[in-house]
Amino acid sequence: MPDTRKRSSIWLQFKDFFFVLVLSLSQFRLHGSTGLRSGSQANFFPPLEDAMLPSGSFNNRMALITGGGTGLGRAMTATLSQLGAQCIIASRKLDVLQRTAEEISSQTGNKVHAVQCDVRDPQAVSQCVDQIEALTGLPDVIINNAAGNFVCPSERLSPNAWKTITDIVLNGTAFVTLELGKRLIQNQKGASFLAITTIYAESGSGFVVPSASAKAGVEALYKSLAAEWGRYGHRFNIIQPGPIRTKGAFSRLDPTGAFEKAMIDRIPTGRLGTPAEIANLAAYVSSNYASWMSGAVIRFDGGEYVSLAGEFNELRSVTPDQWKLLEAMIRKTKGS
Ligand SMILES: CC/C=C\C/C=C\CC/C=C/C=C/C(=O)SCCNC(=O)CCNC(=O)[C@H](O)C(C)(C)COP(=O)(O)OP(=O)(O)OC[C@H]1O[C@@H](n2cnc3c(N)ncnc32)[C@H](O)[C@@H]1OP(=O)(O)O
Ligand SMILES: NC(=O)C1=CN([C@@H]2O[C@H](COP(=O)(O)OP(=O)(O)OC[C@H]3O[C@@H](n4cnc5c(N)ncnc54)[C@H](OP(=O)(O)O)[C@@H]3O)[C@@H](O)[C@H]2O)C=CC1
Repeated sequence: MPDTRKRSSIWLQFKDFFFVLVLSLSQFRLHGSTGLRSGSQANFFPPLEDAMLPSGSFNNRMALITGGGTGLGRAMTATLSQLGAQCIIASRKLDVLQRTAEEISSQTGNKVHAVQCDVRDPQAVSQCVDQIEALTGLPDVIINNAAGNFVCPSERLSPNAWKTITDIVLNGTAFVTLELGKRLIQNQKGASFLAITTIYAESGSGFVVPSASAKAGVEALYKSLAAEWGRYGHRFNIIQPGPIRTKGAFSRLDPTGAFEKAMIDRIPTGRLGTPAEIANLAAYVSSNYASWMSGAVIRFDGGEYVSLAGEFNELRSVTPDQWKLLEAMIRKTKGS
């Protein structure tokens, strides 16, 4: 390679490295290395971490949580297990599942089973349900939580990238739901189905287009089945979380941490959600206390969605003195 081209290629690599370094350092300075960053208004909205429902609420109940080995699925499993459920967690990485299952079982005293399953593969899903039937019988609670996602400009997406995300999120949820739904119907047993989507399933969002499309499909699936399968004793509900720090989500959606501050600044409650908070909500929706709830779409985002939606919400940054001036200007228009 000629010297000038070599030099410019080294400079380009250095520029990329420098970009990431500056983003990471600014993140470290703003948020500390691990801290949950909050605006001061977050003081009004402290998260509660303990289980909300009475203990024993899930005694003698079986719960399947897909993606239950990590992040939000793990938190939901811990809460259901603490409340008395026998849980089954299913995903691709058996070692991760087994570690989580042992940790939760040893804390709650209730058995957590780990079953390997790639939800993209309908045959694997069917075998997984065979295994579940043998271990615990058909579940009373099904939480479709497994997902795949990454930020990417749509013009950079390959067909396989599109297929991978939509297969995990939409087809995976459909395969699990249909396989269990059919077997439960055959056995005349009702169940609570819950899908975890997100707030942009409703609005759409650039840079996560396969995920947005698939999550919207999941919502259509669950609303449709809520109408069709009530007669078999099934309830279908949806939780749309806003941002909650997990390694899986944040490493793929904000790998440098550069966007977190802006995101928190636009959340009216001034902070991220916590895994324990969504676990309490999922437990309530899946419990018999919510037996009249079906077809519901519950937004759980600290107010982020409405904050993003209103065109005048940025006026929050106008100071009282500036308001005096603005008001005077507006009042002057009277009669014009
Ligand atoms: C400040 C903002 C921060 C946070 C915001 C928070 C909240 C807002 C709302 C959030 C919603 C969150 C929704 C979520 O779903 S988060 C869940 C995230 N968790 C996971 O994704 C876990 C599982 N993920 C994975 O296993 C992988 O990431 C993957 C890619 C989904 C699947 O792995 P698999 O091994 O099956 O696939 P690959 O063979 O690696 O890839 C398949 C295909 O995709 C292409 N690909 C992969 N990564 C990228 C990328 N980053 N950009 C572009 N393309 C990518 C890959 O190249 C393959 O395509 P081909 O090359 O074969 O064409
Ligand atoms: N954290 C957040 O801010 C938000 C999260 N959500 C949603 O919450 C849910 C949980 O996300 P979160 O906990 O943050 O992220 P994680 O990455 O921790 O969870 C995703 C889980 O899905 C599993 N999974 C991925 N692909 C497959 C597959 N093909 N078959 C079976 N399981 C699979 C993973 O396990 P494995 O790798 O072993 O397969 C993993 O346990 C997702 O539905 C996500 O869309 C929505 C809004 C915000």
